Amino acid sequence: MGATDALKLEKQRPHDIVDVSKAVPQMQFDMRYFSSHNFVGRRIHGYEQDACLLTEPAAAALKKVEEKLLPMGLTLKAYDCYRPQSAVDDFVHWAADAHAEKMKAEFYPSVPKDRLFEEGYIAAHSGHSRGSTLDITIVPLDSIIPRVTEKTTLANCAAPQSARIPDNSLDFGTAFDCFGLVSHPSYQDIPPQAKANRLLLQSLMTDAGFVPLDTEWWHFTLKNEPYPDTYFDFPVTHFSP
Ligand SMILES: C[C@@H](N)C(=O)N[C@H](C)C(=O)O
Ligand SMILES: [Zn+2]
Repeated sequence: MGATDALKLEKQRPHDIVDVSKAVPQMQFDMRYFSSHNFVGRRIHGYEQDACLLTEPAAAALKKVEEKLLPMGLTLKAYDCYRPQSAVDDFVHWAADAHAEKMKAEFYPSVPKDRLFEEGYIAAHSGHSRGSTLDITIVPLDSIIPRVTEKTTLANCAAPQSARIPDNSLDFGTAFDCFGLVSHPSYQDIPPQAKANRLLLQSLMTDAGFVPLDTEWWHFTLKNEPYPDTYFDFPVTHFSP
């Protein structure tokens, strides 16, 4: 049985998908699956451009979060937004190849690759494909996203912030997509400032109507998502309304 069997799969982009860069102007975008700086180590299928696409109600909820962050000199940064089912299938195929471990030292240093799905760090049917889920952090307003190339030396994502690959994110105790217990929002053995940052992100996001995930501090799904049963498979591209 394939990963997409028994799903309500829709290949057309629905009318209420928006480009979040237009809906939430001061937000930043560091679209990791369009780049090679991710746990696979190359661009993921289905990401044709560096766009962050979400349903209109999810983008409107983010705008509410943004309105609270801007007066604090902070803004949101997305790492992933809508994720096509073909990208999820790419993750599934990557996971089946035990030798493809190029990025282990950075992204899953303490979890065996064959446990990543079972332990809840990657989903074969992801909320991201329903268009109202995103991976997000908080960054200082007007800060610059550091350039990371394939030549950058890998560093453990759970190391203290100064020893990780540079990111303009506030410290949340780990880098993005750091698969392991330390990324669980409830994990206590992280610096006090990182704990405070997790609380800030989670309270702003839940107040705006998002539901957190218990295995990843960066992952949130809009509670009243408009497509709770539909998994989309149109490519990620910028588009004009
Ligand atoms: C892969 C990671 N960024 C993520 O989003 N994980 C959840 C569990 C998902 O794949 O839906
Ligand atoms: Zn996610």
